[in-house]
Amino acid sequence: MESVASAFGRAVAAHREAVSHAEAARARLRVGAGQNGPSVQASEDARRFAAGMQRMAEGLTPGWLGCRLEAAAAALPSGVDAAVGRPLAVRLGEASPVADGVFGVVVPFVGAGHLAVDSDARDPSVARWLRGLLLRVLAALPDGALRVAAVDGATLGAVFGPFRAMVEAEAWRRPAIDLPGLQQVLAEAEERIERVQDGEADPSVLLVCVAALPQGAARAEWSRLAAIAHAGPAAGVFLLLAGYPPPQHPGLEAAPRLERTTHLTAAGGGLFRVSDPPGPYRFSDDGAGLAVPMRLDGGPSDDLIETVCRRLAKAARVQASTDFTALMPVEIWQESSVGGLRTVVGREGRAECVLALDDATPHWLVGGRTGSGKTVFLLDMLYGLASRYSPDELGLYLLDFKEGVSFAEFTPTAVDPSWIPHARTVGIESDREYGLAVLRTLSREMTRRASELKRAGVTKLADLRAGRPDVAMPRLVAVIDEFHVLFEGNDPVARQAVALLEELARKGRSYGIHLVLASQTISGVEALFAKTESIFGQFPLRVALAGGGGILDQLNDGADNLPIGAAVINAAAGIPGANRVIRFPNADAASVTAQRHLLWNARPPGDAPPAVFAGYAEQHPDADPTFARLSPNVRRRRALVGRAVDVGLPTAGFTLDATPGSHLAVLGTSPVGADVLYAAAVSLARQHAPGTARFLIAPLVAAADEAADAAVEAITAAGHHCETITSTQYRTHLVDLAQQSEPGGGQATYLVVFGADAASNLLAASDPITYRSGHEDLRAVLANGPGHGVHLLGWWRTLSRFNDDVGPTGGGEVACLVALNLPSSDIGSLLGDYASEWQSRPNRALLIDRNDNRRTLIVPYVRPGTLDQIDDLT
Ligand SMILES: Nc1ncnc2c1ncn2[C@@H]1O[C@H](COP(=O)(O)OP(=O)(O)OP(=O)(O)O)[C@@H](O)[C@H]1O
Repeated sequence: MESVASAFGRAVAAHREAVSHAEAARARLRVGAGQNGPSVQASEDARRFAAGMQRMAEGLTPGWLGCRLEAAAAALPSGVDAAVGRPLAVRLGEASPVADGVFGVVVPFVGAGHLAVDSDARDPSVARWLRGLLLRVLAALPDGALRVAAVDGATLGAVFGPFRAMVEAEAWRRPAIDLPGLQQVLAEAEERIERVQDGEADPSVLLVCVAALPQGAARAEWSRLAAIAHAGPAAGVFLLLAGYPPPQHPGLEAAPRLERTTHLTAAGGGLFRVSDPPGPYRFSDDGAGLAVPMRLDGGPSDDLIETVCRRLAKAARVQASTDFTALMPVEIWQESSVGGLRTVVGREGRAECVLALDDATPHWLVGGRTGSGKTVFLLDMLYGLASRYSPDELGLYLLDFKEGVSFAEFTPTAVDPSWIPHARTVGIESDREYGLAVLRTLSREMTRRASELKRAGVTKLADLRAGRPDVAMPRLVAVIDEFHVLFEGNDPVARQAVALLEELARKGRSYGIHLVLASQTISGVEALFAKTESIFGQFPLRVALAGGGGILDQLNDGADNLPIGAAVINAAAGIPGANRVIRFPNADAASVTAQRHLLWNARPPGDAPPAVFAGYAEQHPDADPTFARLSPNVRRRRALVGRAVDVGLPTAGFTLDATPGSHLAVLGTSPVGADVLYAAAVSLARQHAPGTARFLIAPLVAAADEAADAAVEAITAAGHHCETITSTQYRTHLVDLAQQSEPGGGQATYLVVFGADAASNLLAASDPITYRSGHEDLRAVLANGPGHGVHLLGWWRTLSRFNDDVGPTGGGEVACLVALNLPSSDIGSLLGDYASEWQSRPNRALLIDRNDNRRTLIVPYVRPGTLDQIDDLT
């Protein structure tokens, strides 16, 4: 098939021939003035040539490119009259060299060059014509191939009103109506040109369509247009400008003439002169352009435009929609992370949007109000990464502070045993302390990597990995959802979190450690911007979802009015003009599960599931492997009380040996106290050979009856002597134990008092014969007991009763404390630190070990179901 260019060449040649014939005819007319013959002959020639030109014009402009823009045109197929990357010729209007002789004026446009008309769209005939031209090109190119960046500086976007379906389908951006809007459009065009110049392929066409330049557009914008006119065609960027060049004011500089552009210049009477078009074929030798002036085509009705746009918008929606599976690679684990991590997160128009965690964008900040699709975006990106890179190339640390189960997708559950093999730790509804523990783990890993690099004599991870393939050093990505929670309050946790994050953000990139911080609370993030600006300087890549504009520059309103499933990507720390709008797919449960199974089935042999911390979960002693493994074969016995809020949930407890103070007090009204005591007693029983320990169990309050009975049963089953005693017997045993001066026949004795506060008054009373109070005996047992193998394990519901019982030393004789729901003032007095901001909360306790000055946040052990029975744990 003949190319548009050579067909156009033939048309131009015909035009030139027509011009020379017309000139010859005019000359003959002048010579033979008054004679009829030559005049008739000349008109006849002109009509013939006009008819010939018309035939050629029609041949050049198939379908939408040259049709009459009437209602019947709606039946024409779209997307078949032109191809991307090849020049198209389009009909602009018609010229009439003689009466009755009319031909369509056709010039090369998209694919070859640009078009500019000097009247702007405030002239209704120009507005109609512009819409017609836009419709021709839109309907001629393949569906979805044309992106229009529209500017209407005179009528607030009204010129493009009939095209609104394209905007609604997000195939086109909303028209820019002012100078910043124009500048943003120019920036978008320039950015695209740069990207293509850098080698990125972009199969679409960007048409910058200006209906009228906005007020204030001047030299700077003209120069940018001139540069785009020069470099645009090679990058698929074209201009359709109305109101260019703007009228020149006396004494002021004129706007430059644009290269590769057909200029239409108003010639009065609704006619326009047509300059020589871009490309090798010129209408004239002297640069005068088309010999006859042209009348602009009238333009389509709004109805026709709306009909076509509705159809194309529907197709655009389908094209732009992408599903979760489309983000995944065809084959898993094929990429190397030596130079960085890259994954497809969605689509930008028809093109895939690939984001990287590498030297240029080492850390990301993600913002979006609740329900904006943040979790979905993170799942898209994490599954994309985990599918491209094997666990040898990538490790994940996932941390979520909010209520919800975003990251449960990575962990085994009761109904689905699979996990993502890359996940090392997963925190769900995490405590800030757990977050801190994860950051510490990463920081330690960073230090380890730094020494590895030093040892190997290299400074970059990539160099180390190239030289030592045996050293496992996958890139690590820590994703922290609702990260602002970490910084809440002005306490040591917040301070340490800021310091650790700052260090990781600053040095992480050199060691292959990347952070992705997400937040929904923009006010929280804004506060942080002020407080810890230095951190965010390290996060050049911003992903703003609906309502997430707070992570962009204050002047950047690109994330306003984003629908769910769309995001602004800004790789320049949020500055205006650097936005890209993408769509990301929903992470539907079936596809996510299928992908997880795919990865899980490919896991390396022996791969362990991630260390999961679920903040809401009960911790049962029997579900703790450390508890389950307890045996008499130990050097020092530990009373186990719960799991530390730390990576891997290490078991928390106290060593009970001959050290003074080796007694345990559980404090607080929460019935969890009884369960902690149960666990402590049973754990000790299992560390004694059967029959070598004596347990005296005193259930003094009703709330502890079940736990006490369960303890008796478990201890008896472990083969020990176990006696249930009353408060009076408790008093009597204290007398005996206080007098004991030697280990009871090698037997350890544990006095386990559930609700010790209930016996406080009894102990306060003095014996009528010896005058000794129970408190005196208790304190003697506390002071001397550990040396004889006697330990007290007690649950006091109030601190005041505990203090009454153990005496004025403030409980100095009891070194091991578990504080449950004590008021802050009580915690302050226990810690001797009233500035401490620790607040009691459900399902948490503070372990205080006065012997080794240790304080640990723990999830206290409970027996299954205990928490369900407690309405108010605080
Ligand atoms: N790309 C998308 N296409 C269609 N629906 C989506 C898309 N992204 C998210 N959704 C839907 O929007 C809802 C909210 O998504 P998501 O849970 O990710 O929001 P979120 O920002 O994490 O909210 P929250 O912070 O409250 O958990 C979900 O029902 C989800 O299925």
